[in-house]
Amino acid sequence: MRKKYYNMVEDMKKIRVFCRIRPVSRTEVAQDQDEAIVVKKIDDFSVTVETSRGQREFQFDKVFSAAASQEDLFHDTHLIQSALDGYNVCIFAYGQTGSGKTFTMVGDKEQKNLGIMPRSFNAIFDFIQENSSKFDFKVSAYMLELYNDRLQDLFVSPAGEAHAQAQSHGQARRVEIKRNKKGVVFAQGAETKEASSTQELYALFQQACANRHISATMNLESSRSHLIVGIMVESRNLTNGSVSTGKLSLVDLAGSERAAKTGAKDHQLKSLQEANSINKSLSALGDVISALSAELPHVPYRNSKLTQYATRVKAITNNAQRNVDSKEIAQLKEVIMKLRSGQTVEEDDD
Ligand SMILES: Nc1ncnc2c1ncn2[C@@H]1O[C@H](COP(=O)(O)OP(=O)(O)OP(=O)(O)O)[C@@H](O)[C@H]1O
Repeated sequence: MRKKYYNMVEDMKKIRVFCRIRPVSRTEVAQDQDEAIVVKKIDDFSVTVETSRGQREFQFDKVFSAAASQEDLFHDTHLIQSALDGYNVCIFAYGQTGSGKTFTMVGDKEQKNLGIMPRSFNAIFDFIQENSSKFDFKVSAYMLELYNDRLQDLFVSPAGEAHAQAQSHGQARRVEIKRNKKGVVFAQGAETKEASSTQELYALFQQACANRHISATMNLESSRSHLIVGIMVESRNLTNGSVSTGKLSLVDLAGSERAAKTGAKDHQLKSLQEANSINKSLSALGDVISALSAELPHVPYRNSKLTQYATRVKAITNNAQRNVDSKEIAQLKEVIMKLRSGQTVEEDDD
């Protein structure tokens, strides 16, 4: 495909949805393997799901079977390149509790199967190393969690937060979603830290994870908040001095589940509040995705903090599209049509 069209084609597609089927767990196998498997991969683009109303088929941009490795998944998302080219990219995992979101985005506890986040940190610095003779790079990050409809800066530990509150007479430090004059949404009050290697970025990430909320009930591994990792990569061309900034947002959403399932009496109220807040924001996210997919004129971003965050991605996408003239759009549409119908598009390194 023409290289210069790659990002634009991806940009016009706006949203790509992948489905990953998690392997059955030992407990599920012990119950009844045939009954346990409710999702079946039909081909690379479709699955069938056993529902109470019979079997239903769903289509995706790509389907990964239970045998797919973390490497397969990371390789096929190949959006890191776009972020490094100055685009805004967001990758998030959505699904029920226990469906494998954290495994996919972060990895396993033993760090033997690294997920998309640590693999992205690696890929960013590998790219920087390969291109250091042509560009000067600056990498910075913020890490937030959205818990009970409140944005929390994960670079600030709960102890640090308590200290700051004491200093400011009980006033909690606030991270707010704001929009600047250009319509770009940003997280005001969130600390941004620089990293100059994969190790430094990973250390920041581990520090952030240690400050996260976990389940008030259910299993202790369950995420009860949405984790938002924003990585900005600024590159300055050493030949002509031009500067571009790309951003990679990586999000591990909290699991959706029925509040009634979340048990343990002592924590019942907290648990209900968590579940309601999670389900409310996920439902708002679902509405935004439906509106974007149907290309509706109004996208309800403002209904939750989670979706307000997404307006940044959308605002940049609009700007990028405005910069493409109508002739190029016609050419791009032609490229997309060809790709969709399985035709190859000529190579050109412009
Ligand atoms: N593709 C996979 N291969 C092997 N094990 C997996 C895979 N996906 C998930 N698991 C395992 O299944 C369990 C649940 O996965 P995980 O914690 O990622 O779910 P989750 O969707 O993030 O849940 P929650 O919303 O409650 O945080 C974990 O023990 C995880 O290691």
